[in-house]
Amino acid sequence: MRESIQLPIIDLTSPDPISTAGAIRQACVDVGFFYLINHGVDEKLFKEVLEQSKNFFSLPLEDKMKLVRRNHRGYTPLYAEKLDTSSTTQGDSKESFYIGSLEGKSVVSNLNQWPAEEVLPSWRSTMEDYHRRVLDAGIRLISLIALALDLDEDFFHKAGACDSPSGFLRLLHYPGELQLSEQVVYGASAHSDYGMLTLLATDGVGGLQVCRKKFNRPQIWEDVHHLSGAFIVNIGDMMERWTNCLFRSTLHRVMPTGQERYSMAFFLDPNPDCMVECLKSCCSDSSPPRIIPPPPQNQEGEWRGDGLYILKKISKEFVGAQTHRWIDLF
Ligand SMILES: O=C(O)CCC(=O)C(=O)O
Ligand SMILES: [Fe+2]
Repeated sequence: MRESIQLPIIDLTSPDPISTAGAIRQACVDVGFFYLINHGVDEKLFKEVLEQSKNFFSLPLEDKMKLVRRNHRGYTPLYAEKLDTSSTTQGDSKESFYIGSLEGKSVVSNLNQWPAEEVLPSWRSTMEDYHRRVLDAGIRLISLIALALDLDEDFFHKAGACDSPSGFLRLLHYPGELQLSEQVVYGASAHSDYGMLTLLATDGVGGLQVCRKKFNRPQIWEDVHHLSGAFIVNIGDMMERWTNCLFRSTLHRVMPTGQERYSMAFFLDPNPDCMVECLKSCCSDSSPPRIIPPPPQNQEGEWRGDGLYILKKISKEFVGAQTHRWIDLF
């Protein structure tokens, strides 16, 4: 039988922020994943989003293709994307719809990549409502993460991260039946998320797995169970770099189970102008910054004079695409 992982449960309304921060630290150092409960996004809204997501993915392909992804918003068809770019397998067996926020303003903006109101009534308002509420939960969580890093509670707020942050909501649909293929097919192939934090909600169908030791061979994959009403939160690459690899951005994937599956991933990133540098509480003489900036010709990265910290001005275009250009030293 496959191993499954017991993730810690973090209560966002805990009356004891210090011990909660300690539990978050432990979770982020050990595995980079935890459950988040009492996050303020109610069950009714969650069910509505799930229902509306099913409605969208049930539309004829030609209607969905009218909203095909532009500027990181909109629809991506089945097999069109492969999260593990090193793998030789075919594209991932999932379709998705991206809903973004607008730079410089805390509002949802999908650059007119919305299904028509007469086709899917109140679709847009449901998604906007969900987007705002998950963003709010994520921002509250960031204060606890600051405490977990031995920083002031408002550290990330003062650093400008929470002032008009970027929030990308990605609706995902994994079909139960797969195209016949000789190759292994993944729902979502192995990857780590690029940004600061991800808040994931699923319909309860399994398939999500994590690999804690990405360099070990064979890789060991452990199932992540659904916890009703909880978000599954994970650390992304940017936060891993910010914390000098203290917090882990863990490899994960979705395996097909033969059952249809829906999920909603919310990728939370700092304001695009926020400077991301190795946190002082995460480096010392004996533990210097482990990530070097992108090559000098890449205008988006820069050395700081003392050569100690890693600087990165996040692209306004798309935070994620940029962070992958960092060079890992580990
Ligand atoms: O659908 C899921 O459970 C995970 C999706 C995911 O990891 C992603 O989109 O980055
Ligand atoms: Fe992911």
